[in-house]
Amino acid sequence: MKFEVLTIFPEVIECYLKHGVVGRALNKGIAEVKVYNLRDFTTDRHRKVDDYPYGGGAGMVMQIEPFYNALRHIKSDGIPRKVILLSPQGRRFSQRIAKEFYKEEKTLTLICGRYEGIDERIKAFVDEEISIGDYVLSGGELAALVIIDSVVRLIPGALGDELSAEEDSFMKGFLDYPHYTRPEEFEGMRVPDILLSGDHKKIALWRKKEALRNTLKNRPDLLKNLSAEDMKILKELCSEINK
Ligand SMILES: COc1ccccc1CNc1ccc(C(N)=O)cn1
Repeated sequence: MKFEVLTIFPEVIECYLKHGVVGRALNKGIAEVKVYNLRDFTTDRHRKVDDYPYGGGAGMVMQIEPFYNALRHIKSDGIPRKVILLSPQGRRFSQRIAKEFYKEEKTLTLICGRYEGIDERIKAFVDEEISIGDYVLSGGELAALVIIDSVVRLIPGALGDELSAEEDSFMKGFLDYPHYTRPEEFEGMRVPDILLSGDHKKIALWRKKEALRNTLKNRPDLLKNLSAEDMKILKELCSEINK
């Protein structure tokens, strides 16, 4: 899986790519990220990337030319890619979209805006506009890293233990179950006995029930098209809660 990032702060992207799952995946060569500094695609002495907005108003707008020059340079290899603009106006990103991007296997070219945004004419060169949530950030870089991280985790071999990709609860559409590790007791709080029992069937059932409990509490909107088995567990849960 290949990613390309267009940004005026390449170091913001590069420092994140040195660590953890993404860092290892890049070292293993199962993913590749190329970061382009927009200022390298300017033509003036001051390497300007923004200018005053037509129509007045506060703030600055990023100019189209550096983006256009960078995209023309990148696209000259003729490889198919999906050009994504990160912005608060975009389609809402989710695990489902991460899987969609992974399966499409196209290079993802991520455009990071700063200031008040980018000249609207950038849309002529963008395939998709994506938002990671309903909030305004100082730049698209964090959103680009969210997309890179969530998609890289889906590549076989990216996570040490293959199972944990599948096991990721969002992969199943629910919130996660509680996790515990040593010590067995901390400040009077004990690890649930079931997890010390070694009975893997019971543990799996407990985890599914706790995932449903968390989902019911915080994201009931995710509780749709449940399997008969999950529905049975949920009913059990509801009768417990309503005791
Ligand atoms: C005013 O900022 C912009 C305006 C337009 C484009 C890009 C930016 C850069 N900022 C971003 C980017 C993405 C998200 C998100 N929710 O995905 C939030 N902020």
